[in-house]
Amino acid sequence: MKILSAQQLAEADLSTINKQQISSNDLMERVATLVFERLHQRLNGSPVPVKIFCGIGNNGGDGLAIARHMIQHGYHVKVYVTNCSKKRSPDFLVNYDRIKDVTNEWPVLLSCKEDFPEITPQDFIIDAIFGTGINRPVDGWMADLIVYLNSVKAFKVAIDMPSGLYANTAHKTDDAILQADHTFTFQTPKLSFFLPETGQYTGTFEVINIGLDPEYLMAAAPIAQLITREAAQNMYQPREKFSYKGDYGHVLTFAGSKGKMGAAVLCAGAAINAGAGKVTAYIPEDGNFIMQSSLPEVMTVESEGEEYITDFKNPIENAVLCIGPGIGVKKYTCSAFAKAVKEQSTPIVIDADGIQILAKHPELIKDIPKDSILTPHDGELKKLIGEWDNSYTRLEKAQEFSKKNNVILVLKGAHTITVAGSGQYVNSTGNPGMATAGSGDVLSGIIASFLAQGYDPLTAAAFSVYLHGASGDLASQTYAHEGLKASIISNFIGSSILQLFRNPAQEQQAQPQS
Ligand SMILES: NC(=O)C1=CN([C@@H]2O[C@H](COP(=O)(O)OP(=O)(O)OC[C@H]3O[C@@H](n4cnc5c(N)ncnc54)[C@H](OP(=O)(O)O)[C@@H]3O)[C@@H](O)[C@H]2O)[C@@H](O)CC1
Ligand SMILES: [K+]
Repeated sequence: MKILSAQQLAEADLSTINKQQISSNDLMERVATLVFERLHQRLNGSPVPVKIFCGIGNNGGDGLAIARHMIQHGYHVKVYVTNCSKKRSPDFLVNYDRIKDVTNEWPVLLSCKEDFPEITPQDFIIDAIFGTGINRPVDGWMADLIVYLNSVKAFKVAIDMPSGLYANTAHKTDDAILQADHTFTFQTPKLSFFLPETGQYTGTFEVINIGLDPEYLMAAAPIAQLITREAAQNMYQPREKFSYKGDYGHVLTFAGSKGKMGAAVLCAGAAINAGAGKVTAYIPEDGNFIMQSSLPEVMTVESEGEEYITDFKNPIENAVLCIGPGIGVKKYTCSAFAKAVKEQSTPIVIDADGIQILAKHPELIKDIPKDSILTPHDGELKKLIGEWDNSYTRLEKAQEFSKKNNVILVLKGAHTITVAGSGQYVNSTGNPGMATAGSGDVLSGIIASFLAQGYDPLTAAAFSVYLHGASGDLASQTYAHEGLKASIISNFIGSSILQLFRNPAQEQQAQPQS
């Protein structure tokens, strides 16, 4: 699913009005009806006191139109308008006028702190103060209003965006932003919903298809893509009936050291679990027993070093190298790393200590095959691209690095973002339980596995990140976030592939019964 900028959404709005030959108010009415339907489904006519806070732009217009529908359906609605300027949008004014048709209670105008209404925890708040038209930090009494709304316990639903939040630009840390419990956002999610500084403000969110001009949407170059279940389904390559293990590639892991053989086991195990035809683990001599007794499916080749990998003699032609988990950064391991990377001519996966070595020896970067995939967490990323001020500069710097070095970066986080040149692919799966030791080793093994199975590098990266998160989500239904560990995530890879193609009824059956 495309993630568009605020500016693109405004253009899509205009294009829709022109092509569908409707007025902008017709579009607002469509939007308000769709939101109302969803609210009505959940509230089901409940006599909950609803307080709707409206700005004076089109977001406020949406709020007024939603208020009209709710009043018409018997809800107890009180409308407040933030009277901060005389510059009201035409569609705000139309809907400000139309509310007269359904109630004698004129909206209350708010102009200062003293005007703020009392709010009880039982109230249901709808935030329609600012949407995508916000263009500067909210200040003065309007900022106080947002802070006030954040301080009350009532449930808050944001219309299109939590007020005060920018769709795709950086904030200062003290900006006033509404903390919503749920957000109904229109047509596409906004990039800020997925970034660590701002992602929490939406609460849960759902995207409402408001029928914007499909031609515009099709042609628009997205600022990022959200990798949804549907996107992942399209990436999946089913297996041929008449195929054999040689058709599904060979992964060569270069991982592990004394005390960190677990990283190698997790990485190689995930490569097998994700479907690689064969996996060979290149390991320090002392790790052989651990690897062979942990993973009977995996072959091993020993380095000369007993505790660390100290040398590299390529044991397999045409394997996909997955290098770095648990190898340490000792001098002789760095030399073996340099040799291994240099000998590859097709894309490889570099993770963990492999990235640390690259950061320490940037001269090695030129030896990485084009379209290789690096999977840094933020600590490792900083060593590669330097510090950043905010998530947007982090992405810009990652794009520069990706373009300059012809590599794909998988920026691990709550919403892992795969960066390939100017392309940014935001993952939609995963949960905080996956912040656990070895989770990254599993991810690098999965990516190498799909590379070996013939997926192109960008698809292998984005698809693996999706499945890794989906495996964690499935596993957490049985183990809770706290009980998740890397080997469990790995064991759920197959289930996450099955779940990609389950229909909703089958999905319910697959849930653990309470
Ligand atoms: N996209 C779509 O397809 C559709 C979009 N729709 C809806 O339209 C919304 C976008 O509407 P919008 O453009 O009128 O902007 P909105 O968010 O209401 O705010 C603008 C007002 O706020 C003001 N203002 C800005 N910053 C401020 C600040 N810090 N502090 C104080 N004031 C500030 C600004 O004033 P100015 O900058 O001119 O002083 C202006 O008056 C969108 O989110 C969605 O809800 C649907 O109805 C139909 C389909
Ligand atoms: K809003």
